[in-house]
Amino acid sequence: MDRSVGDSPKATIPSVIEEEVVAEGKWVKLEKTTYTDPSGKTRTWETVKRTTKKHTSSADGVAIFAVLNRTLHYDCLVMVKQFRPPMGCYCLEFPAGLIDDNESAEDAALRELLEETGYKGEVVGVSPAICLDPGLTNCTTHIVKVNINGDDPENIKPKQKLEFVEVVLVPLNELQKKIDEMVKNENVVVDARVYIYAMGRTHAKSKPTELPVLKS
Ligand SMILES: Nc1nc(=O)[nH]c2c1ncn2[C@H]1C[C@H](O)[C@@H](COP(=O)(O)OP(=O)(O)O)O1
Repeated sequence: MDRSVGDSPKATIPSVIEEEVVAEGKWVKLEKTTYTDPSGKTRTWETVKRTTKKHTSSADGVAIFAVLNRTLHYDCLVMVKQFRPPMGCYCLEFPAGLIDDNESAEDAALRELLEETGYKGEVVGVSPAICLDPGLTNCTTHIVKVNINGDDPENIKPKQKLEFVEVVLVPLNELQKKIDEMVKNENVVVDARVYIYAMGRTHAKSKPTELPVLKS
């Protein structure tokens, strides 16, 4: 490794120098990214980008964390199951979609939720833009938290607009158990955001106040 005076490692701020489009389709493109690493060395990376991202948009898309509240029912997480060509199988995901031109994350979330599930909701929170697979792509999303009043007449018999998307409602209090059953019995692959949320709930329930102890 390069050493500067005093034998401390040379620190440089890594940065992108050049982005060259190698191949471009309608929806995605492959770029060769030339960058300097933290030691100052110039390297390249193969990067996937969506072609649909607008410069005015804060992220490529939204994923909707929607909770259905109904009288005399456990609160349910609203998910969707659909065949995903890149995976070659069915995937269990949060409802999601790309943000349209001049659309806010909130509006995109309510539109996509209605299209994919038929539910009308109310936005109660929006995450910052978060990355999805940063070793592969610059693709980002906002997680938009939406509450659905399931007692509202317009949400009693929701009519989705996409015929190949199955709506899956799972009570929050048994989320990880039900997801694990679906993985085992239905050959479905679960979106990482959904699974880590389920794991987090399980952990919070089982060890909410556990103190750190020395492991032998
Ligand atoms: N990578 C993609 N390849 C395609 O061939 N088509 C794609 C890609 N990404 C999006 N789309 C198409 C599919 C839909 O017709 C539209 C909108 O997608 P959206 O509903 O916003 O997002 P998903 O639900 O996550 O597919 O774009």
